[in-house]
Amino acid sequence: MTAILTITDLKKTYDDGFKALKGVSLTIERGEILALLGPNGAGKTTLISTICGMVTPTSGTVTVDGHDTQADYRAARAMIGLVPQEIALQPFETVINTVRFSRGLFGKARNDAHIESVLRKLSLWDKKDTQITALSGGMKRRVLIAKALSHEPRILFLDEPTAGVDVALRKDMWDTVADLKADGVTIILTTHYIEEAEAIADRVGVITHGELLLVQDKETLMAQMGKKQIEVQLGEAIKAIPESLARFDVKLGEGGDSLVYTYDTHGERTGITGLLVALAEAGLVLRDVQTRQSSLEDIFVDLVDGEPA
Ligand SMILES: Nc1ncnc2c1ncn2[C@@H]1O[C@H](COP(=O)(O)OP(=O)(O)OP(=O)(O)O)[C@@H](O)[C@H]1O
Repeated sequence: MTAILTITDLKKTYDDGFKALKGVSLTIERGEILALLGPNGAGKTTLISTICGMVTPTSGTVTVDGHDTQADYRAARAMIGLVPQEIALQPFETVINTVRFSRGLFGKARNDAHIESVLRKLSLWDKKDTQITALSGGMKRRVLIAKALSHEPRILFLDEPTAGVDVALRKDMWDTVADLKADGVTIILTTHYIEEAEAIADRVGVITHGELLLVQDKETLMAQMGKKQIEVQLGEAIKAIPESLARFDVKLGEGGDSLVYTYDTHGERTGITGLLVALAEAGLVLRDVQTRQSSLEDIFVDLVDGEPA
């Protein structure tokens, strides 16, 4: 794979002195799906807007397929489709005219075959003559995607594509994204839904306070998620963990009446059986046993909480 987007030490300080991006560097490969996760105000929209040329960076560079977004703005922008967070469409315009008009804005010649193929792919073809105002919220979001694809971009930015969308439509949207990827479109999406990143991303980036904390292959993150904990409630509180349990990664819970054992679900052996035997041999009485999975959400919250403001 080769890089389609290269971001180098991108910084943005707004006029009021707020540092929204503090030096972001990132390379995105052709045809991949990258999910950017981050809390409100982390800088996701600023990053996307800077790449798309709507916000001027304070310093740093962005190149799209070799075109610098500042020196060679038009060529760079033509490669990009942007699906914004807010639904802003002309209510009384028809679907097909909305999408056609968008293509025209990029100075591209009319191409009805392309518009038809985009509308069909997004299951909007039978709604092509419907006015925007008569569409459901989910359909309007599809029109936003169709608009963004109207000028045949190679990179598509989706800024919170499924915010406020119901579960069925969200899955539908994920299928649409998978289809676009199959067509060779590179996709960068921001999301607050961690399960969305899990479902569709190849890589996950975590951004907070204007800094990219990590960018990692999703499978690797999933492996980190594989950590589980088992919590054993004891019949009676103990003061210290018995010597015979020293070989297990167990910690005594607050109050001394529980033990927490962390294990790796991807490991060949979890060690649970051995632990339970050792507990019985140590004469400990178990009142209850619970398991907990540390999710990508836990990892994300830990990462974000650990950051100084
Ligand atoms: N024009 C502006 N002037 C000053 N500060 C701004 C401006 N635009 C955004 N900000 C600030 O920059 C920070 C990053 O905002 P941004 O919209 O990029 O975050 P985000 O990660 O997209 O958040 P959300 O998840 O809420 O959409 C916020 O603290 C915001 O208040």
